[in-house]
Amino acid sequence: MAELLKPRDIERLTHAATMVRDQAYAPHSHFYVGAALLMDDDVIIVGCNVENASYSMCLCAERVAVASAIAAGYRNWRAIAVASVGGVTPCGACRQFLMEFSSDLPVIVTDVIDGTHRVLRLAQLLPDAFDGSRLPSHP
Ligand SMILES: O=c1ccn([C@H]2C[C@H](O)[C@@H](CO)O2)c(=O)[nH]1
Ligand SMILES: [Zn+2]
Repeated sequence: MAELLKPRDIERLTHAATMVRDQAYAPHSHFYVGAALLMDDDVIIVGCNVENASYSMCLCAERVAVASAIAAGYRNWRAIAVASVGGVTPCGACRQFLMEFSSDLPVIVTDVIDGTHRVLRLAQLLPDAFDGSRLPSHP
């Protein structure tokens, strides 16, 4: 993931994450999150959190975006943006889910209140990660 993210990429991605946040289904927590993935071909795929009365079934925005990207035929993306009040970083489960596809993805977290963002790295958020290379069947 040596490729540099251009300011324009960051702007497009944070905008998409902020827009899709409006679609979040979060009647239980009232914590609305949007996520957006930037593909190698510059297409953006989005996701929002989807909650359930059975709380443990709640889906985070990041994992919805990844599942949507996979369903659209993508395997590689250049960055993810996550938009929320306070600019939270992805939860542990989402860090692991993202690690399946890219070990050092740029993670842009944006605070929808003041519009500021931070650019982090997945390897920084999930150091010493477990991945498929540890499995005996790995090529
Ligand atoms: O990075 C995060 C953190 C939380 N949530 C969602 C899960 C749940 O619906 C709500 C409260 O945890 O926010 C996300 O989608 N992404
Ligand atoms: Zn999560």
